Amino acid sequence: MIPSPLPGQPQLHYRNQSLYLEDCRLADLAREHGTPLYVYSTASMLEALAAYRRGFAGRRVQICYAMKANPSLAVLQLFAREGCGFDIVSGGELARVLAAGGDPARVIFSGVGKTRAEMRQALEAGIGCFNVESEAELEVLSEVASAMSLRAPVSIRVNPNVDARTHPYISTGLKGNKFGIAHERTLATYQRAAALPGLRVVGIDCHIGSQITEKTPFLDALERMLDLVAAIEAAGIAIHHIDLGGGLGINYNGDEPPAADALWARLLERLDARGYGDRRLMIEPGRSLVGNAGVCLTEVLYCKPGEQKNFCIVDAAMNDLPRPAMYQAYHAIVPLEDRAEGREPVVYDVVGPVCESGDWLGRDRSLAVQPGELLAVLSAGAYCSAMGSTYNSRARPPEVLVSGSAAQLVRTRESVSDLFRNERLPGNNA
Ligand SMILES: Cc1ncc(COP(=O)(O)O)c(C=O)c1O
Ligand SMILES: N[C@@H](CCCC[NH3+])C(=O)O
Repeated sequence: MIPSPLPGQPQLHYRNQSLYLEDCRLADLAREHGTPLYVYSTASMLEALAAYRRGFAGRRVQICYAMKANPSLAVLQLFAREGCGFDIVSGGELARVLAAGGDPARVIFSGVGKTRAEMRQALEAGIGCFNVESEAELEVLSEVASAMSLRAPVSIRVNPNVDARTHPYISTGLKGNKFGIAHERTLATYQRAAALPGLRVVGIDCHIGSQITEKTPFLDALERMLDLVAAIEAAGIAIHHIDLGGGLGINYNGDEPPAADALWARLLERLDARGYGDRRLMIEPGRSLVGNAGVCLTEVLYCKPGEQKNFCIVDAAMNDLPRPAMYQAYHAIVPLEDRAEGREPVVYDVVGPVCESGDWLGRDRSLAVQPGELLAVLSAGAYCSAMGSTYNSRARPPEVLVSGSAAQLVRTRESVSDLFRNERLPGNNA
């Protein structure tokens, strides 16, 4: 028997030895829509949001969902209806927020490489704030806004040089990272921003990394940010909001990140102690809102014994769920039907059909499965479908959103003909 509920995913449990997300039997969804298939739980996302809100009770806080984690229109619509804003990093993301009914005034635009066209698009939409990441970007934004007879609302993203103690590819607040403006250059950059005709300073911002499982890096970043706010305001520039970014981790494999409400209770204590308790706050959580709300369902195609390794070959691959291949990330993998009794488990590498040895979803997993049976890759709500590609000309999987016993197909399966959509054979331009 597999323990239930499963770690990190409160809405996922076995009932009569069959895996359910909320009240939906996942094997039924896999049969109806085929595999690979992503399934997301509404209750799980709402509960994650509620945990933040409990932590912020009575404070002025704008939660801006970092939509890069999961840009499904259905997920965006859910957060928009809950009154959330959005942290975006491209014009494409802005278009998706607007299509999902999000409020542009609650959009903040991060990213080191905003183009002039993206700046214009965001100014036309009337977004809430640009989180500016370099002095050069500041000059360009002022120029673009002035040409539109506007003043762009800006925060400077500070690189506080704090170690988030996470995977090096997803640490963003260290001196060696490309993000933000060095702590030491911040005051001078604010003075320049205040002098530029096309800008209006509204806040200050930082984001130190992702999948952070300790409170200390957040606390260290907060102290540095408050030191800067004091220095900037002493120079006569008002900071209306403090944005502390996202980055709170989730439980993939026994990780024990602080709960959102406990983390924020601690951060608010420090804000109060330093006299900034009534300042408007912004946060940009991504993974912690959606990561444990999703699973990716896949069918076992073949079991292939080997001399050194046994392979369980499934129909999902690195193009569908790239985190293991990219970061050696761990995602739990469990059967949709718990049939282990009477079967001898085998230790497998769970791999996909893509022609790369890096195409694996799990290593050394003990499973009692046979071809034709179904597996669920857990904690697949964040940075999984979002980072998917069509590598090996594989069509993108569909997505289903469940709520109680209701299940809705919110992204249809891409057909193989979709893969030709934007291509022409040269000389055949008619
Ligand atoms: C600027 C910015 N804000 C927010 C996030 C969201 O991070 P997470 O998904 O770890 O909460 C990211 C991604 O790391 C980011 O780059
Ligand atoms: N893609 C990363 C997170 C990146 C965060 C974006 N700045 C992951 O899957 O863990």
